[in-house]
Amino acid sequence: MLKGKIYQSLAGFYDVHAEDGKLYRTRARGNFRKRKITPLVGDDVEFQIEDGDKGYILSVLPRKNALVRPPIANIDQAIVATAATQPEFSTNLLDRQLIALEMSGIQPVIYFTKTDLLTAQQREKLATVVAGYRAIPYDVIFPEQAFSSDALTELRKLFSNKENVIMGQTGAGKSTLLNHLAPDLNLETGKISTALNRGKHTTRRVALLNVNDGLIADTPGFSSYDTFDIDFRALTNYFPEFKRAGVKCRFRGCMHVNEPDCEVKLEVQQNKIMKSRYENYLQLYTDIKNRKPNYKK
Ligand SMILES: Nc1nc2c(ncn2[C@@H]2O[C@H](COP(=O)(O)OP(=O)(O)OP(=O)(O)O)[C@@H](O)[C@H]2O)c(=O)[nH]1
Ligand SMILES: [Zn+2]
Repeated sequence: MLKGKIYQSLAGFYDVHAEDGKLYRTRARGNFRKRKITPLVGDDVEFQIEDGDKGYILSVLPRKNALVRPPIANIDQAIVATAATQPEFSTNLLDRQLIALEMSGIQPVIYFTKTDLLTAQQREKLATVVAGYRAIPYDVIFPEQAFSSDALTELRKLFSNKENVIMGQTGAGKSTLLNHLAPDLNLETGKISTALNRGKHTTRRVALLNVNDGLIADTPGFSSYDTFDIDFRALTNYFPEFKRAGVKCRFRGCMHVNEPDCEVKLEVQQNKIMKSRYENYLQLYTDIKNRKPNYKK
């Protein structure tokens, strides 16, 4: 039996980088399947060699965290590729991704793509939004010119010694961003990068790549969302700036909705907390609170 990490998943096969330095193509066969655990890219697994470089997975080792969209496990940091335009920038979409990451304990980095398509006026408007996210604080890369060497250097620095994932809406520019980092990828990924096969503008598989002493996963884009499987009272915990301000609310357990002397509401009025973040919070809070219970569970 060998241990290894799943680097790529496609059509029921899992490519595992094993401790012995070799790459194995495996299938899932262990009894974990009965427990409805699906192996994910990023999973550490135990597997049995069956025939040369083929094998089957016996067990999935405990996960640090896992995301549904994109499907990946044991990630430290997520680069949220966010189109500055085309498609239209939406704080709602971005905030939903940030909440999902906070829920999984994954560090977000916001990377704005397509900044070359902005007019000076649009750029100025977006710069205010960027400042708002930096104040939360989140790392935000907002390139002067799309894929400027400064922006790429900043991003590469953030990669190192971590397991990263590039996520974002379909067409946000995830693959394009990775292609700009490709000189490194070609040098360091070897057969894994040659095994990567992208459709035109559409990434089909999830795969981990070696970049600057770190790992990065390219993932398919999404165009819809899962609902958050949480109690509405927990939502505030996934807004770092609400958590910070919330200690000053009059009531412990303040939901920042109708309560008097709420520091979060005060800071929204004072423009210390972004209005859009608060509005997105209220919308999600109401959605989750009014959601019908899921009886299937
Ligand atoms: N002008 C401009 N176009 C860009 C930029 N980034 C991406 N694009 C274009 O946007 C389109 C979508 O880019 P992709 O990199 O395929 O997007 P993706 O996020 O990987 O998409 P999926 O694989 O479907 O999830 C392509 O036509 C790119 O050439 C950018 O910074 N500037
Ligand atoms: Zn409050």
